[in-house]
Amino acid sequence: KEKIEFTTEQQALMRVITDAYNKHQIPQDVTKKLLQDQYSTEENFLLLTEMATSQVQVLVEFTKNIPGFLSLDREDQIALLKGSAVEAMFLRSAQALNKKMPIGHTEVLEERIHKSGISEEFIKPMFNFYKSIGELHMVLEEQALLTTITILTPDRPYVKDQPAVERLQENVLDLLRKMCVLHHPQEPQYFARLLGRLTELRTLSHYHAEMLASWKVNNHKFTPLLCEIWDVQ
Ligand SMILES: O=C1N(Cc2ccc(-c3nnn[nH]3)cc2)c2ccc(Br)cc2C12CCN(S(=O)(=O)c1cccs1)CC2
Repeated sequence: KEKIEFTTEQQALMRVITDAYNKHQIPQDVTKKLLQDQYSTEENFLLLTEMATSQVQVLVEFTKNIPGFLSLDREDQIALLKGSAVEAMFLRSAQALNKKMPIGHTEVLEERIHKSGISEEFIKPMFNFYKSIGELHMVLEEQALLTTITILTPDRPYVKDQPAVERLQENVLDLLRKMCVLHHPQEPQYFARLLGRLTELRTLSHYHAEMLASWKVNNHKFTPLLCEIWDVQ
């Protein structure tokens, strides 16, 4: 049985990232609205838009707490945020929807997504991802680290100093690998399975880009923040 040792730096990194992940959550009033009475397709879409806007705000605040992020080149900070916004939002949303909720809440939320005008071709991979995240039973630290790894992806478009991002991401990958051995000692492949989800996230973000184009055509309105981060004109 491998003895897992964390360096002092790794313990500090784990604490900062987990605290930040816990601190920045979607306000209850926004999620509560999703649970209220029946809405039309348009109203559901608007609610999901409101949620997504909240998710982006939470993402920006969380990212600012990632050790080393604010020391990166400012334009690279923007490139990392824009490049990871959709993936981080889907990861965060899947993790949130997999949380234990009062009886019937999860079904109501799932129904809302089904009845929001999102086309079936996108709904299917989205729900597959959501269920595959649920099956992993990630502990909170793993969720926070995986979200951080998504944000610190060096090969996003327009990132100039990729080695600087790689160095930050490598520290978090090392930490996640150890956390996986610690929390899932019976599953030596668990760490690899987590990283496999990141590949699925990239596919989802390609679907999302296509959906944006079709939503634009159907004249769906987005908030200024979403237009900014999703490059919607
Ligand atoms: O809204 C979603 N939800 C519901 C949701 C999201 C967050 C929380 C939550 N609670 N606490 N913290 N977060 C709860 C439920 C959800 C759940 C799982 C996956 Br996979 C994905 C999603 C989306 C993400 C955004 N898209 S979107 O396509 O970008 C789009 C934008 C505008 C209109 S449609 C829709 C699906």
